Amino acid sequence: MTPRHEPLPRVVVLGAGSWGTTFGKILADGGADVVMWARRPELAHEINEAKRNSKYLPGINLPRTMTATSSLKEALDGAEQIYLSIPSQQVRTSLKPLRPLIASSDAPIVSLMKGVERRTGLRMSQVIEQELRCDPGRVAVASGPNLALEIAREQPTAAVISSVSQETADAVARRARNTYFRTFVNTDVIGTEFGGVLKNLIAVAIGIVDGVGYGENTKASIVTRGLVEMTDFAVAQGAHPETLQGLAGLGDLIATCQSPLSRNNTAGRLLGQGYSFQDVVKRMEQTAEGLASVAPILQLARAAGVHMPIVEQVKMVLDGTMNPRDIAPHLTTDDDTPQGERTQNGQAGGGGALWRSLQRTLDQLRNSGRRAPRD
Ligand SMILES: NC(=O)c1ccc[n+]([C@@H]2O[C@H](COP(=O)([O-])OP(=O)(O)OC[C@H]3O[C@@H](n4cnc5c(N)ncnc54)[C@H](O)[C@@H]3O)[C@@H](O)[C@H]2O)c1
Ligand SMILES: O=P(O)(O)OC[C@H](O)CO
Repeated sequence: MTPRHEPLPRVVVLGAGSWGTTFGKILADGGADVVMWARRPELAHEINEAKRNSKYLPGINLPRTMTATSSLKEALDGAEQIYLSIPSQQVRTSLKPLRPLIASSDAPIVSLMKGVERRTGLRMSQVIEQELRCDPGRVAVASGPNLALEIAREQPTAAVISSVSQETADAVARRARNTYFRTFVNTDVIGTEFGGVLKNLIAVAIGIVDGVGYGENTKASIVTRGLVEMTDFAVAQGAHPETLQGLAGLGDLIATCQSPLSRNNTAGRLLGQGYSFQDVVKRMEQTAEGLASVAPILQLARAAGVHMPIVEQVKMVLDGTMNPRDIAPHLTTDDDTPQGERTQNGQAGGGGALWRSLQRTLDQLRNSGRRAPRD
C-alpha cells in the first residue's frame, strides 16, 4: 500500500519582490505549501514554470512547493497564514480588495514591511488593522537582519516575530523557520516595527557619508548615535528599550549599515556622491523605504519631543538644503556646550528613553488606575 501523506500547510505571500519571494522560499523550505501572489501574470508564470524570479532574485532556484498566481482570490483560498510584502506606501490600497476575500478567515496576517505610511505616520500593522478591520491579536510583524539575497542563498540568520498575541507570534514563528532562518518571538510590536523603520534612516545616513568618502570612524559614530536616536524615538512611542538592543534594532542596524546589498544604504551612497533626490529615486529599481519614512518619522519625533539630529540631517540632504559633506560634524548637537555621552538608558544626562518610559508608565498608572499597556 502506498503511504498516505498529510497535505502541507498552505500559506500565501502577497507581493513577489525580493523580500516576498525570499520569504516564500523560507516558508517553503520550512515545510509549507507556498502560494505567491504577483501583480504581473508574467512573473507568476516565471515562478511556476522556471522556479525563478529573475528580476528580484537572479540565480536563485525556488523550491518546488512554491507556486504563484496573479489572482488574489485563488491565492488566498485555504491559506492558513497570510504574509504581506508590498512597498509601505502601496499597502493601504492593496489591502482594499483583500477585505471581502478574508471575511470568513481567521488566518494570522503578517507584515514583512519596514516602512511607515507617509500620509498618516502609521506603522504597517496599524494600517492592516484599519483596512482589514481586524483584531490586533491577529496581526504579526517580522523583522531583523534580513537582507533578502543573502537569505535566498541560504546564509543563516535570525528574525523576530512580534504580535500583541503571544499565541499568534508563536504560530507564525513555528511556521516561518527552517535550517537557515531562526525566529524568536516577542510582544513588543511597536519596538519591533520601529526598529525596522528607523534603521533604514540611519542606513541612508551611512550611505551618504560613504558616498562622500568618509571612513569607519564617521560610520561607527553614526551607527552608535543612531541607535540612541532609534531607542529614544521608539520608547517615546511606547516600545520597550530592550527590543532596540535586539535583532529588530541593533541586529538590523548593523546588517543594513554594513551591506552594499541594502537599498537604503545604496540610496544614501548616491546622495553622498552628489545625485539629487529625484535622480536617486529614478535610479533605484527596488524599494528603499527610508526615503519615504523620513518626513513622517520626524513629524512623530517632534510631536513627542524627541531629538533626532542624524535623521534631521538626512532629511536636509534629501531636500537639498545640506551638503552631504556636512552631515557628520553635527552628529549629536549644534550646541557649543560639551555634552555627556548619553546612551540608551539615560546615563550621563538623566533624560534617557528608559527614564521617560518609566515616567509615562507611572503617569498612566496614576491617572487611570489601569494596567500600563506593554505595547
Ligand atoms: N529586500 C529585502 O532585503 C527586505 C528585507 C526585509 C524587509 N524588506 C521590506 O519588505 C518590503 C517589500 O520590499 P521588497 O524588498 O520586496 O521590495 P521590492 O521592490 O523588491 O518588491 C516590491 C514588490 O511589490 C510589488 N508592488 C509594488 N506596488 C504594488 C501594489 N500596489 N500592489 C501589489 N504589489 C505591488 C512590486 O511589483 C514588487 O514585486 C519593504 O517594506 C522592505 O522594507 C525588504
Ligand atoms: O535593502 P534594505 O535597505 O531595504 O534592507 C533590507 C533589510 O531590511 C535588511 O534587514
